[in-house]
Amino acid sequence: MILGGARSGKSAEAERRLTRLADDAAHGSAGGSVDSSVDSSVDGSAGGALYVATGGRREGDADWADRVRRHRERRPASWTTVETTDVAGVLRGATRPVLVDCLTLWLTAMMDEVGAWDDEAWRDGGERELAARFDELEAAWRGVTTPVLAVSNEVGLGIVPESAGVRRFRDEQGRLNQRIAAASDAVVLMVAGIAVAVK
Ligand SMILES: Nc1nc2c(ncn2[C@@H]2O[C@H](COP(=O)(O)OP(=O)(O)OP(=O)(O)O)[C@@H](O)[C@H]2O)c(=O)[nH]1
Repeated sequence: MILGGARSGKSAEAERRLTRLADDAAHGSAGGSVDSSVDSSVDGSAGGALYVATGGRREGDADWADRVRRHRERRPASWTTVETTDVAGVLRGATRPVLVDCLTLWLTAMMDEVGAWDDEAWRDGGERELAARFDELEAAWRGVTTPVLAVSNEVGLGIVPESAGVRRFRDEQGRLNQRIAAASDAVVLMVAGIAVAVK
């Protein structure tokens, strides 16, 4: 798990690590089991890796399109990109090393889907539904047999947000980070482009 603030170098660090894992897997020395005879519909690139982008397309946002373009340009051609928020589904079907970029955008999408920004919708089942999605993600994370990396934001270090919905997002991000960190073999915190070992 790779944690950090905005532009701390999380994605680049994750990509470096994924490149090593994919190379190891291609040469048969990965930590996890990698069955090259299995070809899944979502990650069928032989010897490559799977990059899971959870942020969606954001039609009409030129700045976002530019960020995504720069990411795509720097990714090796052997990697397969999947744009989805069904991270648990991807992990359950994974047969190659995977990078999930990132859990913060995944959480944002889940909060949208369950109506977690709104106090009433939150009380009216949103909280329960979000907890179920966390359970599903954690189970898939713990059950995956290929090497997996996830990027997530350390969002709680600033001021207390004014609105209840954003405070909820901050708190849920903290909870999600704790759960995935507890379920991970290794955790690093990116500080100004430098990876600090946390676990
Ligand atoms: N939809 C989509 N999103 C992508 C793709 N490639 C990268 N992204 C997203 O771009 C986001 C990263 O944007 P950046 O602005 O570089 O990241 P940052 O978190 O501010 O900075 P760093 O800590 O340096 O990684 C990731 O969360 C990805 O989800 C892609 O092919 N499609």
